[in-house]
Amino acid sequence: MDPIEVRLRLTWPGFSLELDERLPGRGVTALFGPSGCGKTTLLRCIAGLERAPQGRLAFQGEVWQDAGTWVPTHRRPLGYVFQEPSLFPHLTVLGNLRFGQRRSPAPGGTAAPSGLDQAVELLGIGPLLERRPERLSGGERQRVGIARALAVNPRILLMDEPLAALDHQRKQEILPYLERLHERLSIPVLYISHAPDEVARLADHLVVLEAGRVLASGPLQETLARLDLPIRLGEDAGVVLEGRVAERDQRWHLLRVDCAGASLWVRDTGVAIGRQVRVRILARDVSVTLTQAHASSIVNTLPARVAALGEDSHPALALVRLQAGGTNILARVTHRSADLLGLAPGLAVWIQIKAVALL
Ligand SMILES: Nc1ncnc2c1ncn2[C@@H]1O[C@H](COP(=O)(O)OP(=O)(O)OP(=O)(O)O)[C@@H](O)[C@H]1O
Repeated sequence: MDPIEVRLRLTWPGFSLELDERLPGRGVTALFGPSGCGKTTLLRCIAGLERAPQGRLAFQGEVWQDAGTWVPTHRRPLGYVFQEPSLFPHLTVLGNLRFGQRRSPAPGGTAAPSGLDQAVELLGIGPLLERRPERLSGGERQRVGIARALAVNPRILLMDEPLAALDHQRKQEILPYLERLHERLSIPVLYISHAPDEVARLADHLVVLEAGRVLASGPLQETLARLDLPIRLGEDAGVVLEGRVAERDQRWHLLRVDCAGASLWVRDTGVAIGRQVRVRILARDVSVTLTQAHASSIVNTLPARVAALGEDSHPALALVRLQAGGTNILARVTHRSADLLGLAPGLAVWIQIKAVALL
């Protein structure tokens, strides 16, 4: 799938955005970074809601903006999901979905009903269609907001912190629907999030922004394993691995997940054997030993090799990138321990992983 070309230059008092990126034409790309770094501005420029005076935007070969071209928002085949869905209170859910379709007919024709049906099915809102927005929970309203964006058959979905306005419980309710979109939608999704756990769960590609510039951009797993980013991620620094559920230990309520080069035991959450899953390992939960510790409460120990060492957010701390088979794992250790163990690239070690989260 052709990538999305984004070259933008925009200056406001106290802020400038300058980037030149090719974003993947499929999967979920997370736009991540601190408040005010320009995530929403970038998404609004892509949507045509903001116009960077200098720029070029091309979506899968179609130019939306360059020196002589400006395609207005309603002609760009996109769906936009805001933090708050702002539904019309006097219309039912179905009325809101149809209104969205009338406002933004699919380019080249009228709105396709199939988009609406598929959106209703994907977001599980069939039973809500006759309800008025005031009788929906926050999570249901946002599911309707996402369905409304999908009902126009967009070729790209832009989501600006769709879970930010929801409490923890509602977020947990809606995340499985977002995962379903991830599995079933063939269109690319640009997804702004502040929450590293959401990014770990949903993203395929990660763009880290800082002060209007791209600090890092690449496949999720590789990018999270870089040693220069964890400083920004703080306590959330860590890696995400893809694997398959290979074994269920009924006695101890554990599941074995086989990732490239590493088998890990995680708490049994009832996931079926054979399922493709993601697991997340935080750097602070990983420790390093020179020999395998047999008398330890830690279930997951792996042989590995030190790949690189880097600085962390505090002068007492170091980050170590380790390779276990083909898999990168990050560990946060003190400089004192690194020195005591003689950690250096190439050294064979054992890693102990205190906690592995099944996402
Ligand atoms: N229309 C505007 N005119 C001038 N400055 C603006 C305008 N819109 C946003 N800004 C400024 O541009 C910067 C980037 O804002 P933006 O909303 O893109 O950041 P963000 O990364 O999405 O932040 P958050 O995570 O808090 O939503 C901020 O400093 C903001 O105050």
